[in-house]
Amino acid sequence: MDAVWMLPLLLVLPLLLWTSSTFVFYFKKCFYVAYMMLLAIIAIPICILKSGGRDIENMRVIRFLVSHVKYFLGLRYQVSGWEHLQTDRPYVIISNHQSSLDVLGMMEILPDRCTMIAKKELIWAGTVGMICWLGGIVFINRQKTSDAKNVMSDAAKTMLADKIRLWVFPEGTRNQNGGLLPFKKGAFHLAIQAQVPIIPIVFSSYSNFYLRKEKEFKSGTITLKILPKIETKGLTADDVTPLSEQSFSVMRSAFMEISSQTSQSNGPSTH
Ligand SMILES: CCCCCC/C=C\CCCCCCCCCC(=O)SCCNC(=O)CCNC(=O)[C@H](O)C(C)(C)COP(=O)(O)OP(=O)(O)OC[C@H]1O[C@@H](n2cnc3c(N)ncnc32)[C@H](O)[C@@H]1OP(=O)(O)O
Ligand SMILES: CCCCCCCC/C=C\CCCCCCCC(=O)OC[C@@H](O)COP(=O)(O)O
Repeated sequence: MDAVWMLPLLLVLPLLLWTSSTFVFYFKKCFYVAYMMLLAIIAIPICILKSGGRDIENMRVIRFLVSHVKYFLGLRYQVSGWEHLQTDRPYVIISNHQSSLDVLGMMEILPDRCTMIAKKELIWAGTVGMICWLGGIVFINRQKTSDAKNVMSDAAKTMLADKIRLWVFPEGTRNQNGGLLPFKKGAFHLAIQAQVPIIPIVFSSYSNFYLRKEKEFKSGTITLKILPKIETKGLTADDVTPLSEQSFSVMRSAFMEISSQTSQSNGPSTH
């Protein structure tokens, strides 16, 4: 008798859970972390067999394996400004940083021989940490500024010789409060020390599909705008502040422009 009553409940419960936006939020987040960990397990032996260890060429394997994850999460990317990446030279990419989901957008447009600057804690993120190390990610200790500066100066010295491009988040941390946090200086010292251009890239706001506080994670389209390069040839350490201000200003305008467009094309946000 009891079992008969349980049957409709068992059928309705998954439906209720599926329609609950909080459930979808946690489900998608857990899926994302677990699936990236799994992809990393697949990527680790491929990278070791192909390159024998830590090598920036491993980023091709990572980019390929990550490129379909967006479909599972209902995310799409609209990219403009591809032409600004079409150069053989090394450069420093700077972009805004809203969430760990940024990795999906990065892998959508990642140029060849491009790796990232990341906080050193990431190396302890299980198989994901291991794949970051294999992909040549440069780890910095944000608590020890002098160490971080030394690591970035070393990177500036090898960028040209090894034809390496570096992706830096100049805000220095994740930020989802609308707009951009004030920029840290490391990315600009790096570009000036290496005498390579800066290419700013802006991700539109995630606030119309991903809200951490409200526990919402809907489908959405993200606009990625690749901006024209900013040259640093002939600049010195004295030019870091104006260079950082110029970059901040072009990125903030682009962020405002594409974030309002994206939220319009996705329909009115509920928040
Ligand atoms: C296949 C399956 C795969 C599965 C999953 C894996 C998928 C993909 C793998 C890839 C994933 C990678 C994702 C990577 C994302 C990681 C994101 C992050 O970790 S963001 C956080 C770390 N990044 C940063 O912090 C970078 C930005 N920060 C800086 O650049 C900072 O400036 C600093 C950390 C270097 C220093 O910090 P701080 O002291 O707080 O900052 P400032 O005020 O900017 O600097 C103090 C003074 O020092 C001067 N300065 C700074 N840098 C330099 C330098 N290089 N050389 C000389 N001087 C420097 C600066 O000018 C300041 O002095 P002042 O007199 O005030 O001007
Ligand atoms: C056994 C260890 C378990 C660890 C679990 C964590 C694993 C994460 C797994 C999958 C997510 C894939 C994306 C990984 C890249 C995330 C990079 C990132 O966004 O780091 C945050 C950092 O930029 C800023 O951090 P703070 O906001 O300053 O703090």
